Order: sequence, then C-alpha cells, then structure tokens
Amino acid sequence: MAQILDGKAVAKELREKLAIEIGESGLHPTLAVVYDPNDGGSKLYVGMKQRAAAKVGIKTQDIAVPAGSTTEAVQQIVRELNLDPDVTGILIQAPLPAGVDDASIFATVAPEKDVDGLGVTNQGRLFANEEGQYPVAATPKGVMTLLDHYGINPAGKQAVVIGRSQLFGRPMAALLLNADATVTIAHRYTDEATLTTALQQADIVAVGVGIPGFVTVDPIKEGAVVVDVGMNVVNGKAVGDVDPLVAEKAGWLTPVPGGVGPMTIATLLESTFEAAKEQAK
Ligand SMILES: NC(=O)C1=CN([C@@H]2O[C@H](COP(=O)(O)OP(=O)(O)OC[C@H]3O[C@@H](n4cnc5c(N)ncnc54)[C@H](OP(=O)(O)O)[C@@H]3O)[C@@H](O)[C@H]2O)C=CC1
Ligand SMILES: Nc1nc(=O)c2c([nH]1)NC[C@@H]1CN(c3ccc(C(=O)N[C@@H](CCC(=O)O)C(=O)O)cc3)C=[N+]21
Repeated sequence: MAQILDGKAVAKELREKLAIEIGESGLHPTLAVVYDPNDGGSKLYVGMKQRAAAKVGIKTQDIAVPAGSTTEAVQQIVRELNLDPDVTGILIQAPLPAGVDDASIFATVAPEKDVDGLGVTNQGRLFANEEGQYPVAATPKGVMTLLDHYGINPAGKQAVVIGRSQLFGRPMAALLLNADATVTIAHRYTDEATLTTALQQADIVAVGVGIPGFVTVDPIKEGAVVVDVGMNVVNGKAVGDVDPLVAEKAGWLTPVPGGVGPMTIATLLESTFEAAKEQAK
C-alpha cells in the first residue's frame, strides 16, 4: 500500500513559516488576482488563495475580467498593474473568459511580478535552468517541495509527465529535468502503447490532464511515486486523474483532495513573498 505524500500537512507547515517570515520582514506583499468570475473553478480557487494569503499577511486585489473582454483590454489592465507600485505580484488565474488568449496575458505580466512564473521570460529561465531567484509555476514547484520533504530525489530516476500545459506539464518536466531525472512528456497525441511502455519504466509519474481515472494500476511500476495533479468534480466530490487502485502498487501517492492542491496555494504565497523581497532590494 502506497505511503501518502501529505500535501495538506506540508502546506500548513510552509504557510506557518511564511506567516512568521512575512511578519518579521516588515514588507507588505500585495497580490493582484486577475480571473474570470463566471468560471466556477476559478471563483472557488481564487477565494481559497485570497483567504490563505490574508492569513500569512499578504494583501490581495481582486480583478474580475468581464465576459466579452478582449485580449487587448486585459493586457491593458495587466500593464497598469505592472506600473502600480502597490502591487508586488500578479496572478493570472487560468482560464480567462472565452475570446481572451491566456498565453498573451501571461506574457504581458512584468517578469518581476510574475509570481506564477507563466510568462515567457520566467519559463525561459526555467527551461535554461538559469541559476538564481525567479518565479516558477506554483503547481510544479509545490510538487518538487513535496517530493523533497519526503526525501524523494529525482536524480537518475525515470519520470513521466502527462500533460504539457504552461501551467503544469511543461514546467513540471523542466523542474524534473533540472533535478537530473530522465523525463518523458506525454499528451493527447501520445499513443496508448507508448504511454504504457513509458509508465512501466517510470519511477516518478506526474499527471495533470483533467480526466478522472486516467492513470490505471496496470502499467504502474511497483513502488513508483505517483503525483496526481488532476482536479475534477465527480458527484460533487473532488477527484484526481489517478485511479484509487494505484495505491495498491505505488510506493508513494498524493491524495486528492489534500495533495497537490494545498501545495499549489502555499507555494503561490511563498513565491509572492519572494518576489516582494526581490523588489525591495
Ligand atoms: N491541483 C492543482 O493545484 C492544479 C490542478 N490542475 C488540474 O490539472 C489538470 C490539468 O490542468 P491544465 O494543465 O491547466 O489543463 P490543460 O487543459 O491546459 O492541459 C491538459 C493537458 O492534458 C493533455 N491531455 C488531455 N487529454 C489527454 C489524453 N487523453 N491523453 C494524454 N494527454 C491528454 C493535454 O494534451 P494536449 O496538449 O495535446 O492538448 C494537455 O497538455 C486539470 O484537472 C486541472 O484542474 C491544474 C493546475 C493546478
Ligand atoms: N495561474 C494559475 N495558477 C494556478 O495554480 C491555477 C490556475 N491558474 N488555474 C486553475 C488551477 C487549479 N488550481 C487549484 C489550486 C488549488 C486546489 C486545491 O486546493 N484543491 C483542494 C480541494 C478543493 C475542493 O475540495 O474542491 C485539494 O486538492 O485539497 C485546486 C486547484 C490552481 N490553478
């Protein structure tokens, strides 16, 4: 039976540490959250992020993007936030309303305020494995923190990342590669046999596709570390992308809820504080 990678507990520790450090810093980090109020998921997650921010001493500004907005109009909002000295961090919650190109908006955020690391400058730094302090997307960064907490070192391991979004798959693969894993990235065009073969070899599997039960127990290697990023609602309950039977074969598993989700939020707060510190230098 797999051991639990307890994201809820590790996230709580991280938030408690941050609350103390932010209090002692004398800084007043302020996070502007740009989101679609008509997207149920965004509304829920943005609310969770804002409550968690308030508890550690991070102020938030709520910027709802109305339906029918154009990419240009949202870019203008972001440019104003880039220039606003009171705002130290900007989070673009995906997905924005239909008709707005998320990637163009990510790219408009000033790199020093891009706390979720989704702009091309910060993604480029990550891809180049640049040394130093720059923001990295909260979900994959939180996964790395969680693995590290349990002493799981990706160096020399075979890793499979399923999904290739800017939010999860691409930065997850880059982080694992930078940590010296051998990485395979699977996506919609990966044929089933290829994915099965890759999974049979994988010491670490990280999946975020948005399909409940997508990763089944069969191809999983005995003792593998399985990270479930999926966040789906089935019969009113949060479920991931990993079939619960995987727990019988995996060595380690993140639960949903209580795994990657809480780590994402705590990591966003961590990155927001780090950006505020850099700007105060
Ligand atoms: N817990 C957390 O903190 C977070 C959870 N999530 C969750 O993770 C999931 C993914 O999110 P996100 O990356 O933003 O979503 P996207 O929709 O942007 O990306 C989904 C990815 O899955 C791939 N995919 C879709 N269907 C298949 C398939 N049949 N076989 C293989 N790959 C497939 C897509 O491939 P292609 O590129 O070819 O289309 C794409 O790369 C969602 O459930 C989301 O809710 C996301 C962020 C944070
Ligand atoms: N720029 C950007 N960055 C993101 O990080 C981002 C985003 N856009 N768009 C949407 C996804 C989704 N996301 C989640 C965060 C926390 C939970 C979370 O804490 N979930 C709880 C359960 C919540 C429930 O019960 O419904 C848990 O897993 O324990 C879930 C999902 C961040 N995302």
